[in-house]
Amino acid sequence: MTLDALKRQAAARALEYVEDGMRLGLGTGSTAKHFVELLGERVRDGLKVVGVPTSEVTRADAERCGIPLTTLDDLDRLDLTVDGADEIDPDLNLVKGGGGALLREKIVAAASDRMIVIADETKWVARLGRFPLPIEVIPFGLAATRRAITEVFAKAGVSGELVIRKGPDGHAFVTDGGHWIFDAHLGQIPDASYLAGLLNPIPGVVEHGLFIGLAGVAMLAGAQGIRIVERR
Ligand SMILES: O=C[C@H](O)[C@H](O)[C@H](O)COP(=O)(O)O
Repeated sequence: MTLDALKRQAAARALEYVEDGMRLGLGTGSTAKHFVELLGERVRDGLKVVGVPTSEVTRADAERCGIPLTTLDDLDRLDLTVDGADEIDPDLNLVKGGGGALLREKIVAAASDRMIVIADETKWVARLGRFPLPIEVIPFGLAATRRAITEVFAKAGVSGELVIRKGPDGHAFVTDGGHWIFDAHLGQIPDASYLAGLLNPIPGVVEHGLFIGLAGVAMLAGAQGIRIVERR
């Protein structure tokens, strides 16, 4: 079975948790896109839900699929967010942002009563950090922000190259919020929670891709079927 087929299976399993009347956070990426498409089929069959997209790409996909959309300005809380991840560890801490949507994804996940992360098994890791950690930054004062990030890396016992992400045109990739992204090639992150806490207060850092304590359940699709992991 292809990775894409596994992603669709994980998305289909998450759909079983969706109930009529729910307010849903709609994730971003190739796995979350399957969820949006499958949800769209249910909506066309009469399911009543409303969604908050985590990116402009997902907004366009959801509109195309006929899913009614709203914003966090019009809703206090969401019942459930379903999103993909770049890495998932046994505590269900995540690395996200490979697609550049980490800021809106984290805002939406934090506003949700529950987050289900959907993925193929290749995203499961014993320890986060193999996937380069996305750090969304303000372009102003970039060198100062880079120095501050490097300092907290040393404090957290990690190191690695910080590379400004480029778009297909060769220029800096610009997020939906108008920011840039450093991809931090760390290899491994011994204490992701500690590193997240050190990155948060850096003035030029808008957000980072460490999602600590946000996911409650992971649905991991592999050759043997779907493994469901609940946060300990
Ligand atoms: O910014 C992108 C998101 O965090 C994605 O959820 C993440 O990169 C996983 O994407 P995919 O399902 O395409 O592997």
